[in-house]
Amino acid sequence: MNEIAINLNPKLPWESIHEDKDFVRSLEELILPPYINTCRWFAGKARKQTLFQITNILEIPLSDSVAFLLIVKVSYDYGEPESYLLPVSFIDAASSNAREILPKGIISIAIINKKRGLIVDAIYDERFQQALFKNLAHTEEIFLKNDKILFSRGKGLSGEDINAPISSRVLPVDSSNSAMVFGEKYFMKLYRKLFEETNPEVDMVSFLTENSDFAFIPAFAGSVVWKQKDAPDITLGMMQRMVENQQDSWTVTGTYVDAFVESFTDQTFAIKEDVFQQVELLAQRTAEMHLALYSPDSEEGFSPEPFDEEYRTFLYKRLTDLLDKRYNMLIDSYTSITDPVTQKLAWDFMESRELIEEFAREILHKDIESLRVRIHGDYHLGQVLATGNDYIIIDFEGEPESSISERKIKHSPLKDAAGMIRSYHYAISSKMFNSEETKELDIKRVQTAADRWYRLVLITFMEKYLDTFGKPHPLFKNNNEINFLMLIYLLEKAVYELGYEICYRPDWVKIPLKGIVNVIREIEKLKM
Ligand SMILES: Nc1ncnc2c1ncn2[C@@H]1O[C@H](COP(=O)(O)OP(=O)(O)O)[C@@H](O)[C@H]1O
Ligand SMILES: O=P(O)(O)O[C@H]1O[C@H](CO)[C@@H](O[C@H]2O[C@H](CO)[C@@H](O)[C@H](O)[C@H]2O)[C@H](O)[C@H]1O
Repeated sequence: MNEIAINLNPKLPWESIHEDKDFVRSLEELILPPYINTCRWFAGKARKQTLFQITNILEIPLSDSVAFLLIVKVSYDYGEPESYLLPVSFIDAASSNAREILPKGIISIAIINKKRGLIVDAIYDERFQQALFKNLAHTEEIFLKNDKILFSRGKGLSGEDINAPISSRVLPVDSSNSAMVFGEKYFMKLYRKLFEETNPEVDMVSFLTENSDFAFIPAFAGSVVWKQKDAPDITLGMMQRMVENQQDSWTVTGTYVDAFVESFTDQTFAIKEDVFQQVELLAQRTAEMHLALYSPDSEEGFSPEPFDEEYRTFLYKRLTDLLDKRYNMLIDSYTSITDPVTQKLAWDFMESRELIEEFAREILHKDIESLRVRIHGDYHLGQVLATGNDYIIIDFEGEPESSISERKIKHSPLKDAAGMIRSYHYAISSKMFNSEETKELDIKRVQTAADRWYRLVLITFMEKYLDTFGKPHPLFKNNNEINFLMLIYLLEKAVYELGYEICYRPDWVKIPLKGIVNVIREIEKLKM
């Protein structure tokens, strides 16, 4: 926390503080750089930051004061600048509110207009939470000098909650955005890294809620959009129904795999019937989500499209760019790989470069009549909440590494299916290779058992997934196209993951490498 002597004009109350240039400069130069670097949602920590600039200050009235939405532009020594949303409010140190603010929400202690208090991240200030909910419930518009903030209510907000008092709190989950919970009934996400254009998550969730009867996402309850006069809209937040979940599916699958590992160490290959039922249920919900997104009569943003030249070129370029980057990363980190199994997999990948590139080129001219639609885009077990007897799909923001326009590109829904298949591969591999129980066992036997588990789950998922569409369906022309596209998307995902693991979890590098080698073996079979 910063304690600084802020040189303020004492005549200015907090409500007019944005007009005080010295104060704004103090924030930009002294207070925000160290504070923002402590925040989990700030993605620029690893790069050298050259400038913090408050580009906009948007005022939100509170019951007894105001909060300001600061738009903070961060520039780096390389790469594009990024804009972040930081809402701030001032709390009198003597008030009971001040004692409830978590240390990570305190930006600075300050004396403003002779009053000592805290400048806080306003998501921790109950007055701000309440203002957000009320504005949204009443579809308010806040008019600013040139712009406005538009609060829209979605179908998911019940009429009975519009005027009734509602409790509010910050959800204690640290991730790339921030979340607040209202009345234990609504989940509101405040986006931190801002993008010009409507956030794809709002597009997707509102489309599914308003235009389909797919019930396995939390219903859309509203959005907060900053509408600028001569610039694109920027989504600041979104509210959905709150899901009472026990765990996410990554955790649930982990418990199944634990039981499997235990049986394996007793020389038994045992998968409970329940596991297959759960995999089938998730496959069915995934297919139902894609059926809801297949909407031939809808507006352009959601109508199906063919595998045209533009998309083929995009897909080919993305895959080959990723391959180039990952080969370079692997060469740079090769000497640090000491595990012989990982080394062997890395060699297989390096030696197969030509084969992979030749296979990737097929994207450009192979006959593909299957269609493309909007998809989840970052689909893995961690994005599915388990409610006990069913699944709810969340986090439609798309792939973290992609730009917003890339995230809105339509793909074959098999890209999501491949994401989930990769996730099952991770689930079995991470336990089989990293658990105490299997440490002393013959690695080849462990690998064979992991492969068998994976293949059974893959077949179970894919059969149920495709069956749910009924045949024929315009999204999948024939088995030949399904098999080709699955291999392309599995390859793309595993190659992406290789970079993620080299950077974040070097011990897990062998998992995506094995995923890549599995695809290589399939390509070889096709050539035989
Ligand atoms: N509608 C919801 N109801 C209850 N919890 C939710 C809901 N949506 C997300 N969560 C919880 O919040 C966490 C972060 O949500 P997510 O959408 O993944 O946010 P981020 O964009 O920050 O990654 C999830 O892992 C989940 O635990
Ligand atoms: O959920 P995020 O959007 O932050 O995705 C990133 O982190 C994921 C890990 O949390 C990573 O997912 C990979 O590991 C998962 C297990 O931890 C596994 O289930 C996924 O299949 C695998 O891709 C994701 O790749 C990365 O973008």
